[in-house]
Amino acid sequence: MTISFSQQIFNRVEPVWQSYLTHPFVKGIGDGTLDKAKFIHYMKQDYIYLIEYSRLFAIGASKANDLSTMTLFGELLHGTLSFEMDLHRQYAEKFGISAEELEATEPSATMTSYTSYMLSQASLGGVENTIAAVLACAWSYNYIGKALAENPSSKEHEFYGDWVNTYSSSEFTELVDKCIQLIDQIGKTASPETKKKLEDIVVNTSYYEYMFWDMAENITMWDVPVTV
Ligand SMILES: Cc1ncc(CN)c(N)n1
Repeated sequence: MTISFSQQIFNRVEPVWQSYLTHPFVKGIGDGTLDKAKFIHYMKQDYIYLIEYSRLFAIGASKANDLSTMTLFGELLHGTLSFEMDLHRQYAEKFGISAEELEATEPSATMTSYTSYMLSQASLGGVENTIAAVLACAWSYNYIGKALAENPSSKEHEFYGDWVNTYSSSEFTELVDKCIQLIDQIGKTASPETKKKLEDIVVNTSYYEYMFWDMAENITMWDVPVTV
């Protein structure tokens, strides 16, 4: 029996994604015990991450070979800049942090490295590279959101509930499903070499996702003894 390209990719990254569910930062969102200082660091780094992530969709739209793919990247761009980043702006407001302050966040090493990798992969190849670079980000957040949402108290938590509800929502799931459909469509005609290259992009971005959780948990910026 042949499996879809997305299933083949999922089988490869599943152990990495499972490790997110036992990561202290993700567990802390799920059970509501996460230290707010760690969440603030995450939220600020993630806000500037999402700005770079949005550029990725613009690259995807420019490289699209058909209107439906261009429309998908347009939807992802709009959804990120409005729906997803609104979540961060709302959280920031609770801490008295303005949207301008969020945007002026100094980038950490992990955020810089991760977004640089995604953008370089997207720039180097065609539309297939862009969707491969997007996949772990979109799909693994939905995977985490749905897993946490299985516990009703996570969804109802007065502070972290909004995070869980956003990433497990039907709107977010629909966008992720469209990304999965696009990678499956690409997988139908791609050569084994191309598929291996795309799979490697998803594996590497999955590793970066883990590093991002770690950066948030440990409130790290740059691993050097002095700052200038
Ligand atoms: C680091 C990261 N990866 C993915 C997502 C989900 N768009 C996010 N907000 N941040």
